[in-house]
Amino acid sequence: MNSMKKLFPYIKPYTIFAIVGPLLMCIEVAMDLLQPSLMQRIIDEGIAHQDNSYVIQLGLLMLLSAAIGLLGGAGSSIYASKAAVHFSTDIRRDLFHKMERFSSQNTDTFGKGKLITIVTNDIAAIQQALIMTLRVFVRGPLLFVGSVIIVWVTARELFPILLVAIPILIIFIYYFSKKSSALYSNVQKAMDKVNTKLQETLSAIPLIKAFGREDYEKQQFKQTNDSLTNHMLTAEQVVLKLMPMMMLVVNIGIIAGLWFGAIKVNEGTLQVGVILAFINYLNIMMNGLMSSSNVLMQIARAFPSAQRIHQVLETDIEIKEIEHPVPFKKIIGEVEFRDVNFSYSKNGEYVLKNISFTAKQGETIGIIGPTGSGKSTLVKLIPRLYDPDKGVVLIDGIDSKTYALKNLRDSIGFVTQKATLFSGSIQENLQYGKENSTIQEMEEAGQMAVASEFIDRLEGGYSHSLLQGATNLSGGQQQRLSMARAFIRKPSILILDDSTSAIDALSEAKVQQALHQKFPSTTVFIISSKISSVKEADKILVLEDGMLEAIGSHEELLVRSKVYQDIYQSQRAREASRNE
Ligand SMILES: Nc1ncnc2c1ncn2[C@@H]1O[C@H](COP(=O)(O)OP(=O)(O)OP(=O)(O)O)[C@@H](O)[C@H]1O
Repeated sequence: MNSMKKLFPYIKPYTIFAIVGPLLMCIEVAMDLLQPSLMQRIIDEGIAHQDNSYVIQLGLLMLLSAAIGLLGGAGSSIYASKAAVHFSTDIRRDLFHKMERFSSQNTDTFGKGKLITIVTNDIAAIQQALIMTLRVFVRGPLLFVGSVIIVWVTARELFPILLVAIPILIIFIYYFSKKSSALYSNVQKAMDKVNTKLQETLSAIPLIKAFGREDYEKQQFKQTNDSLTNHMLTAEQVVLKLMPMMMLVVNIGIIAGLWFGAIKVNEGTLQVGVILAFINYLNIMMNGLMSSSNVLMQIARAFPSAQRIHQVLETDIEIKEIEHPVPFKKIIGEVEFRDVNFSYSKNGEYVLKNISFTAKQGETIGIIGPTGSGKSTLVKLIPRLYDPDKGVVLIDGIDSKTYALKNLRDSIGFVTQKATLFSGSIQENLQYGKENSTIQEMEEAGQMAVASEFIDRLEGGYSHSLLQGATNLSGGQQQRLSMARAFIRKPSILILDDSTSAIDALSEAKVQQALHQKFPSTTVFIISSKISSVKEADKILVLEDGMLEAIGSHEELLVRSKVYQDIYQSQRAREASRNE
């Protein structure tokens, strides 16, 4: 309930729709309730006294009330859906904004599949619950209460039947609503799993084919899908059982009404029309209760959804901006790590241990070390994708946390290990690095990244469209383009995380030369597994098991660092065998 309440502010801008919708519904309900009374009068007064003009008059009144009810119902649907659709659109927008600010750790905690289910299914569930609440939740109780009052006033002799039927109906509804809430929560969890599996499979189709694992994946998907089917069936069946059970109670009520009614008619204390009206009102009442119970169930179903949505909206973003950052300043690019320790799991298992080094403005820092030694993690601390658990990262002599995140990140160009490009034109992808960059700037960056040669050959050049995941480019082309996207920012700090792994040695040398010439004052971090990529760096950090094993120039490390010597020897041996 609490999570549902927390979402209430989202309805505020649409209060008018949320008020007009139910008000119009009241008109429809009033007209619905009028009908059996009119019918009773037609039978007991018009037909019984053979007064044709009275019958026609009331018949026309019935038609008119039906038409007014129709208008009320249609208007109510329009306003209720407007309120609910805008309400969910705003929540979806805020969810997206929040997720966009998530740290990698935040995303890992939820899982991408669950996040997708939240933005799609869960939002749909609360939207549906709101529409139903605004329409049916007014209609149901009003029809119910209206019928009870009218039966009390017009057919009091039959009222005891309601006293027995109503509590039974209410117990059924309470029990089923409660049960369905728990069952739909299981449906959502199963849906998360389907989405996660789907996402994983879609991004790995070439791999699945290459390994011939289609059948295995089919089997895996079947398991996940079957589990969803089972949970859905269980939940739906529980809900569907309610209707016949309620019908049974109402039918028994009708039989009782006919039985007692017939006795009273024989005694001359009741008119036939009253029995008919009673049966009608009993049906209306059941419809009222039934639709209220549907809404209750929809709301019950929306509870877990609201909770999950609320959970995302309330998630504490791991990387926080300090309240009073230093005034916006141009960062020149001096980077210092002082006794930095970092752990992903936060259980004391450090991935980086006591890392200390300084990179002066304009220096090139190579980072090398065995796989999993912490190279990528180290550079991710510079733009504050993660914060150290102990120690401090200083940029231009001050703690990186004291900068406004935008100030800090705008000064950094980051080329990630896995080139990530967006669907859209090459131009749009480059402008992702620098908004409104000119074609000349794009060409310059393209040349630096040795990307222009392939871009110029593409149809449309910089306007050439990339498919999702840039699958219409080769791995090397993707890497060049993501480098150009970082270069176009003319950053003070440039991070190249193994970004030349799919690029030939000659092109890599060209990139490094261009960096020297065009970005002499940029501090460059180059992570690579190849000695040749870091050899020329001013300083090379050698990482081993999260620790800084050694630091120095290529020549110094060949003498001082055991790890560096091993890497060097193994690469030389490989080269020699290749040349044989
Ligand atoms: N998001 C994450 N959550 C938990 N652990 C992680 C995460 N990313 C990396 N790790 C762990 O941190 C350690 C260091 O990983 P990192 O990616 O920094 O190594 P690396 O030296 O860059 O490796 P490689 O050369 O293979 O890219 C590894 O043991 C890895 O399993």
